[in-house]
Amino acid sequence: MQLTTRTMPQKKRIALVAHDPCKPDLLNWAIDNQTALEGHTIYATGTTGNLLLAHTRLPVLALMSGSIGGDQQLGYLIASGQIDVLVFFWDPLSAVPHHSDVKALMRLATAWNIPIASNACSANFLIHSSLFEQTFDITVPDGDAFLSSRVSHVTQNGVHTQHLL
Ligand SMILES: O=C(CO)COP(=O)(O)O
Repeated sequence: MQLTTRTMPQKKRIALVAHDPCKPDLLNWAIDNQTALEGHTIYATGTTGNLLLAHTRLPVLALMSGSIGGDQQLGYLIASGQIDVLVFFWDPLSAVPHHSDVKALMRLATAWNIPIASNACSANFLIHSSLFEQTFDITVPDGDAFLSSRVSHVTQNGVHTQHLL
């Protein structure tokens, strides 16, 4: 796949998400790191975001609840270069009915090469990294080149475009 570069801004757009058993951990982590988080823009899935609004001073942009679209809203924001960091405390010990959405969110965060933290320890390493407060270039898929190459590949491999008209 062809790649291009995206520059992460100094002021990061951070997505915070937690499954229900992990919400206390995420809330405690956000409270402990409120000062570090304050200079950045915080997005969250609905329940996580409203808990953060109630228990911290952070001006969180709360999306829909994760299981009814919030995970996918975050996936869209990641794929369109509008999220720089994903902090997702997912529960390794229980299944959720919206597993496919969780998987899609993790897949897009990986595909679009953004840093992901899945627990308090990795989140601490991430936000206390010297890279966190800088602008930073990341390699990302070149969406336009990817689309053009697919269109020409499919056309060359037997799609008779006149049948599509
Ligand atoms: O379900 C979630 C992540 O998969 C999180 O959603 P809520 O923050 O609405 O609980």
